[in-house]
Amino acid sequence: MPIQSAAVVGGGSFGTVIANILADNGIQTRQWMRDDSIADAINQQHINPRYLPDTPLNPALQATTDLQAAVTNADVVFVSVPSASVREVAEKFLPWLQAEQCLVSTTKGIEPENFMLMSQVLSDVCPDNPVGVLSGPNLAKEIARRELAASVIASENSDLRREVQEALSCDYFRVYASNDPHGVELGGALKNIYAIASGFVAALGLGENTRSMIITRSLAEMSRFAVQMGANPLTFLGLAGVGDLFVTCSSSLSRNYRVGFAIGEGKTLDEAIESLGEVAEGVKTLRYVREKAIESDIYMPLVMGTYEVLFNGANPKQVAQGLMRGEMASDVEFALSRNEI
Ligand SMILES: NC(=O)c1ccc[n+]([C@@H]2O[C@H](COP(=O)([O-])OP(=O)(O)OC[C@H]3O[C@@H](n4cnc5c(N)ncnc54)[C@H](O)[C@@H]3O)[C@@H](O)[C@H]2O)c1
Ligand SMILES: O=P(O)(O)OC[C@H](O)CO
Repeated sequence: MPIQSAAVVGGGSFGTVIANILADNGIQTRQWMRDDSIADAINQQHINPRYLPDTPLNPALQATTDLQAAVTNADVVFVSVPSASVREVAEKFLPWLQAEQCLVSTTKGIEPENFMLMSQVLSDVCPDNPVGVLSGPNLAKEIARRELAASVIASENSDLRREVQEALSCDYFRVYASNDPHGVELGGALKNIYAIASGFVAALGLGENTRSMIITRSLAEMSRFAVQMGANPLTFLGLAGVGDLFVTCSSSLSRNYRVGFAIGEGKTLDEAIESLGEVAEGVKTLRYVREKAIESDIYMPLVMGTYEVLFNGANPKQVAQGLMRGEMASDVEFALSRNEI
């Protein structure tokens, strides 16, 4: 059955662009947020003044601060709050959920207890509901300007995949399907770490060869980690892998890249976060992934070096230089394994 009604949980920039696409596609859409004044502005002026002040929104989009009203009877609920709040919000809406309602996470982060991805948190809280993940190279501000973009809906449930593809596809947004939610979700979470590292590199004025090396070796490192976590390495060739890594490591619209850039310019981590004024998920993800890599003995020199810069005040240029003298390595480990070189 095509999706006829949707809820978007979260009033930030990505939640708003997703809600607006759904409303543009004629789907009855309710967006839940905590802030009354933003909900009023969306309903009356059709604008989200805090997160997307320059984007006129579809007048049919209804904003509400009543979570029950938002999720009740919605065919699909998109969850678009920062990772630290996903469990809390899902526990709040659980009492109003029916088993046939689909849940789709757009959140790119990790819950540290048990190292859970957001779709796993949703399944943990709402075990009776089909769950999917939407992830890809999706800078919200570009999508808000209707610049052409694509994303991936990943789920083991083929009905959910097809219905979400139909609900979100439009002239400027194209949605591809994947049956590897774990890989797609890890791609979205892990790339934030490397966007921070790319921000340092840009601020230090290092060259294009350096940038290409960092992005490509980041892909090698994140796919090595993801495969150890049970993901399909081929997923990293797609939009949710190399696609999202490339955009987030290249654009000053990325919050994670901006945090890295500010640190490369000499700001402390606290100063960089304060000047950003929004959540850069990669800062926390870096801590959790480093711990997991140590615990599981996974070789992740870029994660270790980025951690030293962010949390131990190491000099980014010296760290980058030190990485050049790492152990002799294979270019593509899925072709030549690390112990065969
Ligand atoms: N912005 C992007 O370009 C983009 C693109 C793709 C995916 N994402 C991912 O989507 C998620 C949301 O991103 P965003 O850009 O919309 O974030 P944002 O920081 O712009 O907004 C998050 C929203 O969640 C709300 N929120 C925070 N804690 C909450 C809580 N406990 N209860 C209820 N609401 C709460 C905030 O008030 C805000 O309205 C992130 O994980 C991000 O990685 C973002
Ligand atoms: O602004 P960032 O760094 O959270 O990145 C936004 C999106 O994840 C890009 O796909």
